[in-house]
Amino acid sequence: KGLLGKEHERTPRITSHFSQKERVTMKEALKGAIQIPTVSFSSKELNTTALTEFGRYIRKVFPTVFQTSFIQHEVVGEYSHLFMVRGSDPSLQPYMLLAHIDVVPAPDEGWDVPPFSGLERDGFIYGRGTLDNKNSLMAIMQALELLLIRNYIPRRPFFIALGHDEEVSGVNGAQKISALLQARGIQLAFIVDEGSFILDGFIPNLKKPFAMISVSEKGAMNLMLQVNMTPGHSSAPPKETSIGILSAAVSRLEQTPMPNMFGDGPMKMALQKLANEFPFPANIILSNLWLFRPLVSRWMERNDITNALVRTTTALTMFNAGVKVNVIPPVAQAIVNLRIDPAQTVQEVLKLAKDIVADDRVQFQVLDAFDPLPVSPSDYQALGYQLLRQTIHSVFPEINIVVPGICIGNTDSRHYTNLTTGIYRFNPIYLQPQGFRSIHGINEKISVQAYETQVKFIFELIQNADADRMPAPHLHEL
Ligand SMILES: CCCCCCCC/C=C\CCCCCCCC(=O)N[C@@H](CCCCN)C(=O)O
Ligand SMILES: [Zn+2]
Ligand SMILES: [Zn+2]
Repeated sequence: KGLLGKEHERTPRITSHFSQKERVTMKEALKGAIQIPTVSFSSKELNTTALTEFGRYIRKVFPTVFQTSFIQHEVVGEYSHLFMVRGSDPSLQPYMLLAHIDVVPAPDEGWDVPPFSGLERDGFIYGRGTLDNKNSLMAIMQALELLLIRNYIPRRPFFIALGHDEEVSGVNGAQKISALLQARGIQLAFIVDEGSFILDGFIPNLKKPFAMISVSEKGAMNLMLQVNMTPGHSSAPPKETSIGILSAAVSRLEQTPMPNMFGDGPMKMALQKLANEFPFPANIILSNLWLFRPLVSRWMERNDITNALVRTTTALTMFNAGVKVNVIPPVAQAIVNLRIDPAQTVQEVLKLAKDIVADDRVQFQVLDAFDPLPVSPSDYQALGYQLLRQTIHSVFPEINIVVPGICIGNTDSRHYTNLTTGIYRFNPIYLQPQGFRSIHGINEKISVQAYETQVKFIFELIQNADADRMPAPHLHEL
């Protein structure tokens, strides 16, 4: 039965116009969220005090969401939050909006303002989490709060899942929410999570920004390499020490890139869709990938970000060895963080890594790993993709190119493949390379205007999901 017996009844569309007072309230609410240091240091070290405080905070700033009779709220895994918005037409398949509460650590060094101050400077709100990912969390909740205040009753049911440990795996947040929904027999039409943006200035010669919706994400593997040697006095060292052997091994890994996999996946489709935006001769080259594929795959290797889109990347992230200045070290350990291209698997990459190192004295241990995520559909029947595309065109009328792509990082959405085949990673925000570097880096910030637009985007998306028909194709794309 629908809400209050009002099955299929609908509320009229509400324009996304926010009063001056509402605009101030929404930016202050974001600042307050940034000020709560919900840092995940490791899977065993979360700031649980801050996570508890965050739970209290969202109750305070989004009272209508918590008081609405057709919204059910529950806490999962102690600090994650799941909201079920029942919707007036239960025959429609629900969807889910995701965001995460936790952030990576942010020492003060290098920041123009303290990273947990949420200070506003020159129209920007600064702080850890302003792009990753309290902006999404607060925008989703804020848009729903504003819709409810305007008496909007969503027609299509939906869930909001706010994970508390995305930055360290999502096993206690997203994974538990996913298991809970599966146990309840829920299947979702689609999921929207973080992971890509409106990209501006990432590709040389491409002046126009374009929206990239990530339809897959790379796999990952943390690989520990270890060398054991007999310890001894440093005054009569052996020819090779554990440190020397391990250094040579990890250096070989760093110096030998994994194969370039640019081929038939989402990135090929993305470049073909972008072809006409490039000046001559790049437009011709990109329109004829059957001929110029080798050339384009080499061109993609030329900067770190586009390189990450065409191959498994190898990052040496930790190195430990030595116990004293005059002791030959008994053991040396390094950790290599690999991000696995959608065209490869964990097993293939592990074999490649062993072949590159080619030294039996080096032991390998896979600490954790998972394969790349399946590619979600982006055709005209793909509801989630088309709703995002439609909403991008209406909220950002200047953007006429929307392309499917891959996410080079990992997101909580990977825990939900049991509930849907339509997983879309997109943040409705302009991102330049400098902004990209601030994610997990210094001076992470969002403009007040960009945040308001993100709220507007969700406000529109929820209403678009309630429409009768599939979104019509955009003129540019016909
Ligand atoms: C031709 C197109 C050019 C495209 C340029 C792509 C630019 C990439 C833009 C944005 C990517 C941002 C990725 C943000 C999501 C990352 C989320 C994150 O940090 N996840 C962590 C999870 C850690 C989980 C513990 N194992 C991570 O990936 O490390
Ligand atoms: Zn994130
Ligand atoms: Zn992150």
